Amino acid sequence: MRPSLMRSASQVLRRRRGYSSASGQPERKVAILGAAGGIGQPLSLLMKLNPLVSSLSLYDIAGTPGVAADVSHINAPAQVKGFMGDDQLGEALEGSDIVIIPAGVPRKPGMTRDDLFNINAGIVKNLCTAIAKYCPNALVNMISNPVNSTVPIAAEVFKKAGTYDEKKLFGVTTLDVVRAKTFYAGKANVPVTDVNVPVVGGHAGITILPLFSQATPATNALSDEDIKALTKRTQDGGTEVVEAKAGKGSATLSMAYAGAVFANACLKGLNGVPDVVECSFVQSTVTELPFFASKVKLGKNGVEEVLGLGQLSDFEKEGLENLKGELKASIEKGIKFANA
Ligand SMILES: NC(=O)c1ccc[n+]([C@@H]2O[C@H](COP(=O)([O-])OP(=O)(O)OC[C@H]3O[C@@H](n4cnc5c(N)ncnc54)[C@H](O)[C@@H]3O)[C@@H](O)[C@H]2O)c1
Ligand SMILES: O=C(O)C[C@H](O)C(=O)O
Repeated sequence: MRPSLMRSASQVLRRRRGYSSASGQPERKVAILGAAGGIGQPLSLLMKLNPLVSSLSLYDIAGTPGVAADVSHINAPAQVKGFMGDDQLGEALEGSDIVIIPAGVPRKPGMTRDDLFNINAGIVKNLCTAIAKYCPNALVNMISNPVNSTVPIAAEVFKKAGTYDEKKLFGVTTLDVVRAKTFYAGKANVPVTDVNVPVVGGHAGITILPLFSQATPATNALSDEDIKALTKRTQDGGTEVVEAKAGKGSATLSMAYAGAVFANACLKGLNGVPDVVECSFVQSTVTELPFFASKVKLGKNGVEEVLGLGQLSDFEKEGLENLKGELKASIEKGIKFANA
């Protein structure tokens, strides 16, 4: 066979198997729910730029035609489509490999994440009901707060629909890791791009537990007081941004970055790249709590392995015990809401 014919035959075969002819990567559809929001817009931009995405579906209750038209002009491979309103939610979701959810209201100064529960719990419940119907096999990356409750809500919705797979539901806690890395690098005076810090627990106040004793590159330049201050700053990172924005919302740009990092890790796992590890709030047996954030190995079906906590310092052991009450209550609140 002539080389050009051989090439086109293999291209047809790859396309039939769901492979993109141009890149040799599997075709991957990513849907963003809440795509016209403060996080949604920069996240849409970053996912359009991700070469692992072949189809990008942008859904919101308003504003998505403009966001989709804008992002679609970028000369990157992903095909972009905008969807608006309930009527178009099914089409937005159908065939998705990953659904990222930054839909819902953000905090204003003086509010806790739990103060968002009354509005966001209902939004998440409705969106997850649609996910169960239109793309039950998708990985779900939950960004909407309070994550400590919205993830259990999603799990209950999926259980009721008979589609729950604990390997496919993730609370996105990557922003805590991003912050811990940045703050540690600044204090330890090491290159920020070299830094790794696991952050475990949940995603609100003291439930956010950075494990600086496991940070790399290791340093002995930090005192116990430095570690305490770094821990507090990581736990209060969201509030720091909420106060600086003075009523105009919470972290959007750093969150879009963090969401894109986590979605990219999920895509790599789906595509069979080995040893992809990120922290995430998932169904867990690492502690006695049913959901817990820790390092997670990502694979072709989502969670391949939930990794343990490793060696903790006395300060971290104390932090772990202190967070359990609040995290348990937030998880139970979500479960109760979903079953009401
Ligand atoms: N997990 C994290 O680390 C993290 C970080 C930052 C923010 N957040 C949370 O993300 C959420 C969004 O924050 P934001 O700053 O983008 O808010 P935003 O108000 O700017 O945007 C939210 C978007 O959600 C849309 N929306 C509302 N109801 C919807 C529905 N039923 N279906 C689809 N879209 C809907 C709105 O139209 C809006 O465009 C908040 O709950 C915030 O607390 C989480
Ligand atoms: O702090 C918030 O309300 C938003 C988000 O959870 C964050 O950590 O920035």
